[in-house]
Order: sequence, then structure tokens, then C-alpha cells
Amino acid sequence: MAIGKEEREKEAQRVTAVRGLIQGRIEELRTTVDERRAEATAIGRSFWDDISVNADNADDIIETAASMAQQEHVLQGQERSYRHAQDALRKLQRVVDAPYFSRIDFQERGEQEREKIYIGLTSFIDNTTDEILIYDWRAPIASLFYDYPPGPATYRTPEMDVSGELLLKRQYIIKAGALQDLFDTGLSIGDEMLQMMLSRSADEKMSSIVTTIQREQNGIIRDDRHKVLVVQGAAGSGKTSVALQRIAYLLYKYRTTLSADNMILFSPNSLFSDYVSRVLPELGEATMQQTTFQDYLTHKLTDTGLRLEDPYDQLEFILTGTDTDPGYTTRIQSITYKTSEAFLALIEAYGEKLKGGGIRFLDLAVGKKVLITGDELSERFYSKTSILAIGERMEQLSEWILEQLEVFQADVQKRFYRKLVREPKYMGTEPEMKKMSRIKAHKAIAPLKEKAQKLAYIDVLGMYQGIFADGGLQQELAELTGQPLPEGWAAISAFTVKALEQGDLLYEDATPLVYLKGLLEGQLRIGTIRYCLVDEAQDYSPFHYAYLKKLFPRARFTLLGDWNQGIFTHANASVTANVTAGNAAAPSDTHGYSSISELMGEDETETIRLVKSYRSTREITEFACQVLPGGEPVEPFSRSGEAPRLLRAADEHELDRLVEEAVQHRREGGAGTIAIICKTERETASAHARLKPRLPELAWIRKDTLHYEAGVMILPAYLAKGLEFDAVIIYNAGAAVYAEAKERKLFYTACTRPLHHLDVCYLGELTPFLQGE
Ligand SMILES: Nc1ncnc2c1ncn2[C@@H]1O[C@H](COP(=O)(O)OP(=O)(O)OP(=O)(O)O)[C@@H](O)[C@H]1O
Repeated sequence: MAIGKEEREKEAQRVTAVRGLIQGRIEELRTTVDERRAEATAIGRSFWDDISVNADNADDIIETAASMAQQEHVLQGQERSYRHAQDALRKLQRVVDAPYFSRIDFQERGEQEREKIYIGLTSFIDNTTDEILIYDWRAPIASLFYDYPPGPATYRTPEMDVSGELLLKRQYIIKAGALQDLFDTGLSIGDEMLQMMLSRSADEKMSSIVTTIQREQNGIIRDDRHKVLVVQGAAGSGKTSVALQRIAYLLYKYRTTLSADNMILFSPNSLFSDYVSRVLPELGEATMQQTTFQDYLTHKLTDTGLRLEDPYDQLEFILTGTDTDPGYTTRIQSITYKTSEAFLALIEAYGEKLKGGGIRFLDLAVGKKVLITGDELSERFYSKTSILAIGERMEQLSEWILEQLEVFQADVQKRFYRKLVREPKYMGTEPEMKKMSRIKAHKAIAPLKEKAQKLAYIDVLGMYQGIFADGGLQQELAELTGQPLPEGWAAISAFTVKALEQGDLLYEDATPLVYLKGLLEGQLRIGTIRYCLVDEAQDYSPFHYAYLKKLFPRARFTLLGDWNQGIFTHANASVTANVTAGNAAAPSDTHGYSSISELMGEDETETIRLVKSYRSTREITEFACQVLPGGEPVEPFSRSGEAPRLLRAADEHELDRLVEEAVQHRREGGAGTIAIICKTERETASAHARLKPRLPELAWIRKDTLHYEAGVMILPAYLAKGLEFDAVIIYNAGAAVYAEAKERKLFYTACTRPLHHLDVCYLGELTPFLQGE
């Protein structure tokens, strides 16, 4: 129903009035902030003036201490209230130009009056009337807006469920403090508004979806019943958006007990982290710990001196190699086994066995002089039977080593001193010589102390290598786990030992090594993390999940992925089934999430599907879906656009020309971000070299690129994951490039990146994935 002129006027006046009140509050808060800042600084300055410092007798000392504690308390209080006022000010400054975006009218059952609830990014109360002029979108009642069409509706509060009738649902477009448009919505959250949001151009940074969250998304954002939430969401169904809205929601709901430090979000790469970095500040929340699993591994393995491979290089290997390449099959088998739960069980069995013996210790030496031998350390470690965990025993050993090192240091110092005294050329005074010998002794022993503190005297690498080099140990571990060693074990072992000896730590070895290290060092748990969110969850192996669960024992998990885009799981999925027959841990290509739920504990895991895809036009989504017949269901959003174009080239020269023309065409059509997507880094490099003279502005996105700007860019499909562009040009969708099973999902991922336009260029014959094969 159209909204009458009078009603529009009223709404426009309300916007102006509320804005005026917010502006007034902003002014008040500015003054408060200035005052509190001044007070806090003044207290800091006069801190010592107001304290009676007296240390004549015990009573005076106690009094002085009490006085200091009191002053400090006042100071902390002042600082807190200053920060509080500053936060409030920032929040209001952020919303003053668009104070709210929707309204619902709700009549609670048994009540005569309808309540008008205006919803915005942050709540706002009129100080004189105590009326809530704006509700925070995360308030319990606000969920009515996201969950129901007009009619009967219920929302949940911490105490109870509240039912009633939703009488009106209205949306506003407010810009620069003025009402531009408003409309009432019926069924879902205004198709009109959503259409508008989705028709926009892609940005180089992601935006929040707070004004148009859909019901199924809202359920995930607000879920607090499940310990593990697994979301299988189609490409473009809003998984990343939901993850970020959920973080903001949790920070609001548990604001007295939860801070951003208690949460961690694993993103696929730094480029992606940058892409999503604007959403939380836009929602008024502090950004949180955002990391990649690779960063975590690097941090844990800095001291090993090994060259750590990154997952993209591993993927590049998988994609560019073929079964006929020497060592290819072995590496695939190796990856498969090392990412499985079976290998995790083997490492755990190893950890158990080490309680009784077998830990390898390194000698602690200064230059060639060994101070404590590895054997001595081993003897000491295993001399007493202990009920303590390995990590705790290791800590005790570390303390003992540090004590020994103190003794050595004193000894070394004496020797240095004697040497100086005997040295006729040296004419220093006694205190000078003492000081000098102290410094020298400290310098000599300091690296060993650091080693002891970091437990770097454990030969973790040697022990990990032992799993592959020591036949007796292998058999023992296989028996302990009750699982046979995988197919191709001898070749896998030789291959692993060779890589380690060359100083290379392959990606598939990194997590197991860190895990073994954690078992030995006892530093496996990070108890402060209460929420762990994993985006692109399909790219993590069963080993990763088992590891994350141990790493964050107190955390609730939200794992968001699309097993249609599981390009990393190729090696896990296809071969693990053979290797660990009977072991359900390996994600099968289409049901990865069910095995995750087994891993994380079925009773505590809820799996939710998001099938509606919002990113691309209907034509693009339907086009992409033919690539994966029988894949996860995808339902396109009803936004129409131009059909994807198939552009055939007879030779490479023509291919370059076609791509160039497609770029020009899209640019003339107004596309702001245009991505040329290749299969691999190798293909990207050569395509970039050929296209650059034709397109001088072409930007090459690589795995270490930290952010990108609007414009024309070229990148491999696996880096385009999670990102979106106005127009995508597939560089070469020829049968020579995309034909094998392992390339299918990669191709699908590339096709699902555009918002508005997709051009599929190809050389010679078209990929069978688009010919219904
Ligand atoms: N409720 C919504 N309202 C407005 N836009 C939405 C909504 N849900 C998703 N979108 C938009 O759809 C696009 C895809 O969202 P997002 O990147 O979160 O999806 P995804 O499931 O993580 O995608 P993929 O797995 O393909 O990377 C984004 O532009 C996002 O803003």
C-alpha cells in the first residue's frame, strides 16, 4: 500500500527531530569528553600531591599505600568514564546522518497499544522523556523486523518468548540527515530494498548487510544455542556477511562479559581480511583478531629455520601437476594422509608413548662446549614417574635448566675475571673488570637461557621426522592406533624425510608438526578464545578441525563454508576414503559438513544450509550451477541481468584480443571492478605478461597482495575466493585448461564471483564443464 503524503511528512519530521536530538547529545558529549579528559589528566598530574607520603613507621607506610590505592582508583574511574563518553560520542557521530533504517509496529498479545519500534545501528533514548527513540538492531525485539512479515510474530528475550501481531514493517532511506524515501514491506525484507542493495556496484571493501538481513541469515547471526554451528552456504549466500554480523551481535549481547579479544576469525588470506575490514567498524564495533591459519603456523614455527610452504603453493602444485609427473601421486597420497584424522590419531599415540620414553633432547652447548647433554636432559626428564602431563614436566625441566645455567654463568664470570686479572695488557680497575666479566658471562649464557625458556632443547623436528624415518616406531604407532599405515607409505616417508632434510616444511606437514610441538611443550590451549569463526571452512582438513578444537577448548565454533567451492579438499576428499577406509572423518566432496559435525561432536553441532544466492544475477547463478550438476543446492535471487557471454578464440593472439575487448566493453558499460580470472598463478603470470601491453592499467593480484583498488585486475581463481567484482572475465575456459575433476570446483568458484557480468573466453574447445559433461 502506498504511503500517503501526510504520513511521509510526519516521518520526515521525525527524522529531522531525532537527528536534532542526536546532534544536541553529540554537543553535550563533546563537552563531557573534554571535561573528563581534562579531569583525568589533572588527576594524573596531581597524583603525588594528593598522597601523603610518609614512611616513618609501619602505620604511616600502610596509610601511604592506602592513599595511593585510593588515588589510583579515582584515576582509573575517571579514565573509564572518559572512555565511556568517548565511545558514546563516536557511536552517535557515526549514525547522526542516518539515525535508523526501519520501523516495525508491534502489538503485544494482551496489550491495547501498538508500539512503534525504530531500528538503527545503535540505540538512542530521549533523556527528558526516557522514550527509546531508536532500538539497536541487535535488541531482541528488533529480530521481528528480520524474521516476520506482517501478521502473528514472536521474539525471544532472555526471560521468555513474547508474541503478538506485527502490524507494520517500514524501511527508510535516509541520507545526510534527510529522509529520501520510505516504503512498507510485505513478505520478506523488502525485495525492493534488497534489489537496490544488490544492484549496486562492487566495492573494494565489503559493506554490512544490517538493513536487509534475511530471516535464515538472522537465525545464524543470533544463534546461541549451539556449541558448533556449521553453515553450508551457496556461493554468494552471505556467509561472510553473516559471520561479521554475528560477531557484532555477540559483542552486543554479551557486552559485559565478552570483548573482541575473546573472538577469533580465520580468513583465507590477508587480501580477504582487508576486504572485510570495514564491516565491523561500520557496525560500530572494534575490529577483532583476524588471522589466517598460515599466519598462525608461521608464528608457531619461526624458530625451526624451515621454509614453510603456503597453502597456495601447495594448491598450485596440485593444480599444475599431473599423475604422470614424478612424485605427484606420492605427494597427493601424502597430503591426503597427513590431513586425515588417522594421522592425528597417530600423532596422539606418539604423544602418549612419549610419556614413557623416547623424547629426543638436544645438547645445550656454548660454542663447542656442551654444558648439558641431551642424554642428561632425557635422564632427568624420565627419572621420576610422574602423573603430570608432558608439558608440565617439561616446564619443570626448563626451570631446572635455568637454575643450572645460573650456576654456569657465575662460573663463567669467575673464569673471565681471572683471565682479565692475569692479562698484563689490561689495566682496568677491579670494579671495571668485575663489570666486564659479568657482561661477558651474561652474553655467553643468554642464548642458552632463551633456548631453555622456549623449550628449544626438544628436538621436535627430529621426532617428527622419526615418524617417517624409523621403521620400528612406525609399526609401534600403527599398532597403538589400530590403523594400518596408508597406501604408498614407503614413498610418502622417503618423500617427507627428503623435504625436511632440504629445509622445506610442506604445508601438509606444518599443522601436524605444530601439533606434536604443542603436545611436547604443553602450550596447546588458548583458553581466552570463546568464539572461533572460520570462513571458507571447506578449505580446512579434518586434521585442522581436530586441532582447532584442542587449541580453543572453551570456544564455540561457527564454521562457514561452501563445499561446492572446496578446491583444497581435492586431495583430502578423493584419496582419504581409500587410505582410511572405515574412517568417516574425511570430507567427501559434497558432504564435508556432516563429517565436520562428527569431528566436532554430533550432539553439539547444528548444520544449517543457506541456499539463496544474493551476489550474482539470476542468469549468472544459473550459468554457474551447470558446472556442478548434483552439487549443493543453489537458489538464485530474482535479479535479472545480461546472460553470460561465451567468447571463442582460435589462437592465443585472438584470445588476448578478446579479453582486451571484453575489458573495454565492461568498462564502457560502467563496471568499476573488473577481474580477469585465471586458473593458476602460472597461467596468471603468463596472461599478465601478454595482456599488460594492451591494458597498461592491469593490476596483478598475488598471494601477498594486501589490498586492491577498483579497476582492472588479473588473479588466479583461488585468490578470487570470497571476493566479488562487477564484471568477471574468465581468461581461458578451454578444455585444455579446465577438464579434470580437480578443476571443476575451481572453475565454479571463478564463475560465481561477478555481481553483474560474466564473460567466458576460451581457446579452441570449450571446457566440458559447460557442455553438460
Ligand atoms: N541480506 C543481504 N542483504 C544485502 N546483501 C546481501 C545479503 N546477503 C548477502 N548479500 C550480498 O551478497 C554478496 C555475497 O555475500 P557474501 O560474500 O557474504 O557471501 P558468501 O556466502 O560468503 O559468498 P562466497 O562463498 O561466494 O564467497 C555480498 O555482496 C553481500 O553484500
